[in-house]
Amino acid sequence: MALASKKPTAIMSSSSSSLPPQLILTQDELKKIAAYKAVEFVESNMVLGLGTGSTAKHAIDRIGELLKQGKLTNIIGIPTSTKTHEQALSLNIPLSDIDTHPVLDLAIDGADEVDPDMNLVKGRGGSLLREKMIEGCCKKFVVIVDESKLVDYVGGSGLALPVEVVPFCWKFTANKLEELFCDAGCVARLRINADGNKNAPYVTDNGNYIIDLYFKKDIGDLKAAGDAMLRFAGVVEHGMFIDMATTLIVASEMGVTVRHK
Ligand SMILES: O=C[C@H](O)[C@H](O)[C@H](O)COP(=O)(O)O
Repeated sequence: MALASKKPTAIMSSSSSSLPPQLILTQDELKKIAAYKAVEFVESNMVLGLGTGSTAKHAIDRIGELLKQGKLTNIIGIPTSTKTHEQALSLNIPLSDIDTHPVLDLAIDGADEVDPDMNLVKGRGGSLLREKMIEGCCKKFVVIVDESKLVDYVGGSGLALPVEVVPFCWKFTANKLEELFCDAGCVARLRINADGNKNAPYVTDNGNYIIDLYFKKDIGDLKAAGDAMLRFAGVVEHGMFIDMATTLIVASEMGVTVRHK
């Protein structure tokens, strides 16, 4: 892929609040602060997309707590993974799906990378397909991160861009992806099961594999890159969430920042 210029940042408004300066917070505490801030956007009677990962988990815990306390009522949650489904069930959050509720009021989810235009990389926890299906149906999509997730460009963390692929001839698909991004020095690796079996591929909730793409350079035009990947029949979905986030909440030692598109 050739490099191309990025569109101008489309941040319309932002606000921030400070934390006491003497506190030294862990990354998980920062995730929790961002998550709790996001739950302030949740109102009774909403249909909510429930994200996946260690940051979203805090938001779901908080929603469960507010439901239990009667401070939120008549919430319907739509989980983006089997793990989130289990967590929400354990908290007695009423659940549904996008067959029944094709339009959601709000979704809250974490991200692996956030670029200056609020484009995201997601899926390092393996849940990108359901997340993209559900978060694409939301009127508002609130992304919650600690500041370590902010990057200058997608791939800028040096960590993986995950791509969900069908298991059939995954090597063929991985080779095609490497060729596609050869100008960016792409290396494609099959994700191996993190649960212990060193030789078994990681299998998604949808029965697919994940190919992790590592880049040495900026891949440029994200939309063109995403469209090119989706033209390979073996690719199910990629982990770039382009122009989907409507609100970004970032927690850092300096405080919490809320930016709206
Ligand atoms: O597949 C995982 C999801 O996309 C997560 O939302 C993403 O990996 C961020 O996870 P965490 O909040 O644990 O950093």
